[in-house]
Amino acid sequence: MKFSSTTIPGIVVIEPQVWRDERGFFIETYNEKPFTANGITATFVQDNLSSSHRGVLRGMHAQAGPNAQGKLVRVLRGRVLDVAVDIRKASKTYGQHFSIILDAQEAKSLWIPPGFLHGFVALEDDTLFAYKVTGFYDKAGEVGVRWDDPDLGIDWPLASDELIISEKDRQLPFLKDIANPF
Ligand SMILES: Cc1cn([C@H]2C[C@H](O)[C@@H](COP(=O)(O)OP(=O)(O)O[C@H]3O[C@@H](C)C(=O)[C@@H](O)[C@H]3O)O2)c(=O)[nH]c1=O
Repeated sequence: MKFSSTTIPGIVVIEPQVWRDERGFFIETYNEKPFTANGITATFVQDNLSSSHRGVLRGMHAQAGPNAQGKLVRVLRGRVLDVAVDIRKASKTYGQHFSIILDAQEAKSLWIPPGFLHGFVALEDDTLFAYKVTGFYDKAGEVGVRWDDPDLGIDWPLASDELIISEKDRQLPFLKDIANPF
């Protein structure tokens, strides 16, 4: 496993070692030892999976409070642009975001600690997005910000008329209007 830091302290890209043979391939998707050795001392309590058509945009979401979530995200099928926005009030990179293409071929994963908004847009049909989280689902701790908030300045790769967004996500507020718990 190769761990690479990014422009935003705390966000880490993880590339697996891929073992290929005549049957296909094998990778470790999570191993506590190298994660801990690379400063990610997370305890995961829930695994999630979503399936999305091309153009589905989910975000921008965080979970705060007693069940605050760090997320280890990956794509099992298809391709996404994945985005994490730093909303840690004391952070030097507050308001900045990191984005990366995640796909099933490269099999990279992204570690997003608590204190970040997270979202992605599916770039292919039947995209399977899998993630481990460090806190149980807790509706009361949900924090959300609009995907097109100009203060986030995210350059989404699809035109807005191609996007499929839940009614809940369409109603989200701007970052400047939320009571930021981080
Ligand atoms: C996130 C979640 C949702 N649900 C339920 C609630 C709801 O009825 C249904 C769909 O939920 P949502 O619309 O919130 O799903 P979705 O928009 O896919 O939410 C996810 O978006 C990405 C970007 C993230 O980062 C995740 O943490 C999560 O917030 O699933 C759970 O039962 N457990 C969970 O952990």
